[in-house]
Amino acid sequence: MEVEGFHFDSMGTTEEQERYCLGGFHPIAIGDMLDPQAGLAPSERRYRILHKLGFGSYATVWLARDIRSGTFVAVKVTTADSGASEEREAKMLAKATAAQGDTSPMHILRLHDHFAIVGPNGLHHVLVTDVVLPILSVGIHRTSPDWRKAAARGLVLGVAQMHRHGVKHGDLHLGNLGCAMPELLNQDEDDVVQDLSPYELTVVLPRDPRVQTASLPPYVVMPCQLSAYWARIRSSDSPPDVKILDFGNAREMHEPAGELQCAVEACAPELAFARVARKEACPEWDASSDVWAVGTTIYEIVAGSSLFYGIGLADGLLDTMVKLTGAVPPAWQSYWNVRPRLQGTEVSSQATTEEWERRRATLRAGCVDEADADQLVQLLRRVLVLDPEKRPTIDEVLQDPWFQDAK
Ligand SMILES: Nc1ncnc2c1ncn2[C@@H]1O[C@H](COP(=O)(O)OP(=O)(O)OP(=O)(O)O)[C@@H](O)[C@H]1O
Repeated sequence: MEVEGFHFDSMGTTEEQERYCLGGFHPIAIGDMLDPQAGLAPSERRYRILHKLGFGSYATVWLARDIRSGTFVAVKVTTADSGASEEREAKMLAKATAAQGDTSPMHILRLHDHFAIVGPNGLHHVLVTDVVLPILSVGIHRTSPDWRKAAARGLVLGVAQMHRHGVKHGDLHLGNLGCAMPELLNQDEDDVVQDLSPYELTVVLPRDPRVQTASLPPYVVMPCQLSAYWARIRSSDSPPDVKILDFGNAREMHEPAGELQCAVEACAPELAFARVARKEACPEWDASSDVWAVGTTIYEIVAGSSLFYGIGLADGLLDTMVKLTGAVPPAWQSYWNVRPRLQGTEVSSQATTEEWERRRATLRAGCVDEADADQLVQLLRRVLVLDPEKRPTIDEVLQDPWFQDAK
């Protein structure tokens, strides 16, 4: 996946061994036990590591058994140098899912526990959440139009929930969506361990023995094939129960922005412009930037490919945004007039209509019928407007006719 900053998709790879150093990842081996309370003997600790779920730039994520409740959980162990931001992630997740009389099904990853552990590489925050199947491993191209619409609606419901609770996400894209795995609840631990893909371990054996310190794990683990396992245990083809994850960028509504690391394919125009034209590392953004990202992510769920596929932040993104909307915002005009433009960027309503006809043809395969595709294009054109103030709120998006027959 092409992403600005340091995101990447962890399926089929492992983290770099060099990241196990002071300030980096916490060394973990299969069978390790973690607990919020320091000083307990391993056998008394609460969370038992069973397999690897994935890794990102700031964390390794593990499948674990909560010995106390008997459930399976995801345990995200952050790098030691990501302290404040990962503490914020737990705080924002808790705030975004705060019940406050909200009885509707939650479309945000549930945080069960949050604590810190100290290891050879420093202090690490640990977030214990539900296990979900990353939507990227579902194989969207094999799903039905109904499934895609239900997934899109789950995303919108989740964003509406967090906005209602005063949280903006800042990094919504397909890679940060997962599907609940309720079937996992009833599985036996022995069966899970046996049925998940066999462990693929790479022994960590540096050439220089002096480097073989406690900072290093005994081996690095390839993430398990959760999708293949889920395909075996899932009970029906029921619509997906989508959960939004990764609240590492999230802020309270009134909080100023921090250093932003959003995915290029979901980066709102006001952010793209601030970063490309004004070279701002921390541009301001608000709930309407999330709404833009919802639009691009819905496009990707239904079309099966990104709206901005193959386009870089400083390399055609602004041109494509203008092409899709047919107007250069007044604030962009002086920059627009002097910058070299992508070949074929024509600003006219005719060019925009033709562009959306092309996009509609791509979306059609993921829609039930022609009318459904027409309605979706209308929704996307309403959401994907360059002026953030003219974008609908997430509650208005939820009321859009396209969602009215969602399963
Ligand atoms: N609750 C979960 N259940 C299953 N897998 C998960 C869960 N949380 C994370 N993962 C897996 O671990 C990977 C890394 O997690 P995450 O994206 O939260 O880490 P990060 O370091 O914050 O990432 P980034 O580099 O995007 O900032 C995800 O891409 C996903 O494959």
